[in-house]
Amino acid sequence: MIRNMLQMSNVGSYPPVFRQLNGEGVHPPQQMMAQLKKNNYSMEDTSTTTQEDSVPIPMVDLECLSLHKLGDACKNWGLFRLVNHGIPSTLLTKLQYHAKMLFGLSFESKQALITNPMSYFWGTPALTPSGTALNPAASTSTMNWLEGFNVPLTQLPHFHSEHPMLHCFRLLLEEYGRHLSRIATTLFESMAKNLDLDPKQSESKLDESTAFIRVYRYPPRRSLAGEAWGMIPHTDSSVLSIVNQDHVGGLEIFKDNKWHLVNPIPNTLVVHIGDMMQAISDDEYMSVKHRVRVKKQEERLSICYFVFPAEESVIHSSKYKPFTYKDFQEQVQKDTRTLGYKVGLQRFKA
Ligand SMILES: O=C(O)CCC(=O)C(=O)O
Ligand SMILES: [Fe+2]
Repeated sequence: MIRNMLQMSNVGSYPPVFRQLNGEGVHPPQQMMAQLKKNNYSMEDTSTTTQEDSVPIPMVDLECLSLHKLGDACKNWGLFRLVNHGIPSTLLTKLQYHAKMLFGLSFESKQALITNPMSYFWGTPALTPSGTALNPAASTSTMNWLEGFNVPLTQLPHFHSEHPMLHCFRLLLEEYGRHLSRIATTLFESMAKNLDLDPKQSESKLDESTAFIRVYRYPPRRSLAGEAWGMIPHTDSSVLSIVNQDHVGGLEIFKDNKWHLVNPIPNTLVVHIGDMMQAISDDEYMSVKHRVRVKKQEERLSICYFVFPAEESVIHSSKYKPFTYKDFQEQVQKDTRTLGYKVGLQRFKA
């Protein structure tokens, strides 16, 4: 109750378009459904997900890593929960707290404060490499109900702000980034071992300098009936994505023709296999389709880490034509601009 009241008074911090849509009784969900149907997402998106749909998602322990368990999760799920990851719970709590405070600033302050090399965006997670919204004119029908900060980790030391909250946030993100880099490297090396990849070849397939963090807030969507997507169904383009979600929940994965909730568990990260890892593994591992549902009453926060192959490193496999991450990213940007959605690995089928 108190939390909801606080969020009510927080309304000036949301991007104006969300305030209008929450208040005006416009019904984009129907329009969004039509758009999704056009994008071949119709079958899944007519379904609803309840708490009971939640399935026992595999758990991987980073302290005593079982290659067998890890391989199983990557093959059959494309996703797993990670425990004993070595990130102090105080760091996770502080990051969530600071992110919440920053998102709570007025919309105008966020626009003014979150600047190069970081960026502030809303309505879409599709950004250009420099971090600006790829399709800023996107209509309400394709809008993702989110706002976010994009943080390229290698450039973070160049971010200076007089604002004490931002200064502190930067330091926390740097510390968090070091942990995530360690975790992603350990996981990738074990996956490469599992897949029997040539160490010389696989070296450039995970390039820490490409990593970025997205800090998201999914505002509550109060006045609208029907489905509302914080993020529409998609697969990640990354090698690995690592999600740290708050207690609110809303992340869902598509498995066995059904959507399943990925319930939040404190101090546990969620690791996704991305498109690049699927191609590197010659389709042995699955890039899992997922989406984020928004709540009517509560906003949700998540802090997500993404890492990619070196831009020019060529991915060879029996399933796809040789391509680099650069080729892939350019194609995704082109498809998003022209079609309004990402086609993904299909474009590179051998
Ligand atoms: O917020 C989340 O939990 C997931 C975000 C996500 O899927 C993405 O950024 O690709
Ligand atoms: Fe994603």
